[in-house]
Amino acid sequence: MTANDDRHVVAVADPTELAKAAAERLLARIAANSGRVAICLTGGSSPKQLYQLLATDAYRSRIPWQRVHWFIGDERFVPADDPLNNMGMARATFLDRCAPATNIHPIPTATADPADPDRCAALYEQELRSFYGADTLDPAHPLFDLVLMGVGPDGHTASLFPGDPALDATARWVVGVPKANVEPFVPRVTLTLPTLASCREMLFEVAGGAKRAILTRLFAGENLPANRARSTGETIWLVDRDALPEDFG
Ligand SMILES: O=C(O)[C@H](O)[C@@H](O)[C@H](O)[C@H](O)COP(=O)(O)O
Repeated sequence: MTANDDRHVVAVADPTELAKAAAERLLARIAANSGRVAICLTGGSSPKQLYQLLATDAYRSRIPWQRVHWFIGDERFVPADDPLNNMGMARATFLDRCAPATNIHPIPTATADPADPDRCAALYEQELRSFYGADTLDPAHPLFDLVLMGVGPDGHTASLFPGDPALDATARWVVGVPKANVEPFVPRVTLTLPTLASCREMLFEVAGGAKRAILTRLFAGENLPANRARSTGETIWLVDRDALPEDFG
């Protein structure tokens, strides 16, 4: 890492250790806030093991479920029970068994019009604003305690894709993504960079040899969406041995 790089990379052995490290960080963020906690989850395969861990007795018993609220960083216009539904995956893996239903805040893509993703985005933006209690994000009072993130092979994160205008949205908290250069593509909704940044900690989870090439580009400083996602607090990259670039150090 260069000296002016404010992200912190934590290397772990494998996906099992990565999930444990992420779970401990999540618990620490909850413990650091004695009031209402807000956590923004992510989709993709990377967080699945963490979500499974949170549902086990050992972790479940350590979470004060009544005061933790769960949001999602991006969503696809697919039915709630589709495996590609990000909040659907989190619900099936742990939330529906552990969290009060009123503490789960899905982006309502399953019931919205895919031809108008911005309309659905505006609904979620309104939900976030009323949860936060203000229309302007104050760096002294982050929206989220923790934001989980993944990275795609093209350097996208959440549903912020290279070259997409959503990357430059500053006034909006949430935007529609009507198309992007990924196959197969379904319309999506994503939180914008300033909204994701409004957190005490942003935690990327990256595992597996297939991620090494994109991590090499990202850690070299290439201008890609995942490099533009930075927390106003801490930005941590949890990376397993197989994903870690060879010359990292
Ligand atoms: O809905 C999604 O798919 C995501 O929010 C997306 O940004 C994901 O985090 C990356 O594509 C990494 O996906 P994997 O974890 O499956 O590699």
